[in-house]
Amino acid sequence: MVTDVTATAEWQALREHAAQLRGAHLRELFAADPHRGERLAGQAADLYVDYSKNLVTDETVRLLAALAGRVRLTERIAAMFSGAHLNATEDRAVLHTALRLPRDATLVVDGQDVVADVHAVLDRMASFAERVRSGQWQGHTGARISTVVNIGIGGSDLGPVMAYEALKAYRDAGITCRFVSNIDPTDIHDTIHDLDPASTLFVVVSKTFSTQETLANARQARHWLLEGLGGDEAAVARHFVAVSTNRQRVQDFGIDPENMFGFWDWVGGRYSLPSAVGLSVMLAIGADRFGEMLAGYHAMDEHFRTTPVERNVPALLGLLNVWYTNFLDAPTHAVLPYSQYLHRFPAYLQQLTMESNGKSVTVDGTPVTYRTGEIFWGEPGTNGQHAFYQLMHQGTGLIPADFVAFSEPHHDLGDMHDLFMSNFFAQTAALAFGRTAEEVAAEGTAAELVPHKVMPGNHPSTSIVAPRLTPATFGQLVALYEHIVFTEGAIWDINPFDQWGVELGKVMANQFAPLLTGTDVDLAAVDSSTATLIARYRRQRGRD
Ligand SMILES: O=P(O)(O)OC[C@H]1O[C@H](O)[C@H](O)[C@@H](O)[C@@H]1O
Repeated sequence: MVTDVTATAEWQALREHAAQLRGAHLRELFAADPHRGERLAGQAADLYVDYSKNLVTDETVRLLAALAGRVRLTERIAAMFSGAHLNATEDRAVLHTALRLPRDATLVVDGQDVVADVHAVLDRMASFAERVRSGQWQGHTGARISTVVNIGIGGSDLGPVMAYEALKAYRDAGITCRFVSNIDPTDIHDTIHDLDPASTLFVVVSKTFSTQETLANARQARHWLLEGLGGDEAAVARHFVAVSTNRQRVQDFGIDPENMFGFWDWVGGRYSLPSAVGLSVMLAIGADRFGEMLAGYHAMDEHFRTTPVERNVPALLGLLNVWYTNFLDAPTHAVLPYSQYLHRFPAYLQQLTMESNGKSVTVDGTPVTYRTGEIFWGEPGTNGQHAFYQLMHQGTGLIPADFVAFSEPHHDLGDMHDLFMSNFFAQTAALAFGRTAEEVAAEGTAAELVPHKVMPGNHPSTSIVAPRLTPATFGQLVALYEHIVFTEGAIWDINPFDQWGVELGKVMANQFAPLLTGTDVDLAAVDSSTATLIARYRRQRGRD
């Protein structure tokens, strides 16, 4: 293993190559190579990925692939799929890919038949979902369940809500899902106040079952349910199920372990959507569609596991992200789904990418000497075009962007989808090629306005296009990004599977809570800024 990737000849070669490429413009790169747009593209399962509008040449790709070879990316991929304990700081395997293995696959890890375990839970989920969807599972008063409220946060919320929204067109049993995550009491209040407890099912999702937000929301939900149904504790069993790795804590909370769906410590929270964490999605779309989603994930997993780096789409996109982060100093990365159904995808990706790769020490604890992680952000097109694209087109920063779209609409209303897609094609072309001063002037633009209307171009983007947003292509898309994140983490030699950085804030919130509510509190031990803020808060709450 190399200790510092920046000390390798491969890294050095990329640095020199970046210096050579700095003056190049996408306009020239395309003009010099009529087949660039066909050649710098790849197919992974049903996703067509055009990376030709990136600031790269064939040489860049070759050098990036060499860097991947140097850090033994292929071997690392194999290690992940085989169940090696890549999450070293928690001594855990990293096996979210096992969640979507077909029933007839074999994988034994640490003496345990992982495939059998996964499918046993999937079968229980399917049978439960079928009972709820058919109305066989009844609430305490005998009413049919019509609303599912998913209570979770982080990976126990962002995946399910994003997938539910993405696959809304596949809802087929009249079940509506709502999602509560924030400990801000307005969230649970506004989410449930107009619901009928008799027909509401709560799915409490927490890997650890110790997350403050989720337990506080679940307690409120329980209180609301019992109040609404006359106080009979027996109602809880008909209206609460849990998804967790921690059976004991679920039981301690008062949920019958019979109503618990498990998963395993080798599934990271932000990778957990295809586990029982996706139960609310399965309740909405059914087990068959959920299975198609898992098959989609698996198709991308197989592509990632078996394709040489030069044609391996997630690996290439991960390497491109490293190229922009470390060699071209791009500060952020936009993700722009041209699909209203994917409106929560950027939020989901923020956890996936930033919680995974926001690390500043290598796997063995050595401080890194290079930038890691990327700041991911975005909004669906075309909305973003009328908001922040200005900065992408004419601002001073370099912002690589992923454009995601689907050829077939779910609702083909007049010419709207063609108009929508023409925006998708127009934006990547405008970003890449822009408009020169000569072109602007030739349109009769007043001389003093010309500099304002020049579009510099040379703004890179990747186009990711699937035939249609289905459970299968959706699964492929999510897995694509999981593996992009893995590739980046491998190059940076960091552990994308722990998240120690979120712990301190949690500990301190618990320490501060009594200072907000107690009497005669002593703020002397607290820093002067926080002490002043807390004192003001206490006064405004009438506590002092
Ligand atoms: O599923 P839970 O155990 O409740 O955790 C929910 C979330 O909170 C934690 O603080 C982590 O940062 C996330 O990775 C996790 O997804």
